[in-house]
Amino acid sequence: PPKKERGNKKLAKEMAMCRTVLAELEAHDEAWPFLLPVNTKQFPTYKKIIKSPMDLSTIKKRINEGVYKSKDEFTADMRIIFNNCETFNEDDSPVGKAGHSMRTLFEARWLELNPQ
Ligand SMILES: Cc1ncccc1N[C@@H](C)c1ccc2c(c1)OCCCO2
Repeated sequence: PPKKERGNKKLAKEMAMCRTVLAELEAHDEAWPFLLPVNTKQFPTYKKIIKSPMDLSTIKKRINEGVYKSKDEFTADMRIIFNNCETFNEDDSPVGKAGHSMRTLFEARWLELNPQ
């Protein structure tokens, strides 16, 4: 099949995998801090400190709107969530701890689905 068709099929498979991992993370007990964009009225300093806000609902939207051109763009956004969390939250805070465990869960699951 032509290159373009092959590429589209590859991307569809990659996005299906991204959807699977995203759904697993969303279902996790410790996903609550990351489900929606941080409310900047609740956290007025957030906008100033965090230059690239990201959350699981935004990632889901981007998958469904065909924004991602590869699984690497998906993983880059996922890692922004966890890096933002470390920037803004103390490691021993409830949100900080949730961020560390969700990052560990994501990276382990990602490796399972993407043997290197
Ligand atoms: C990931 C993240 N980073 C920095 C700040 C907030 C968040 N997440 C939001 C959803 C959140 C977390 C903890 C919260 C909260 C809201 O509601 C106000 C009461 C305290 O508990």
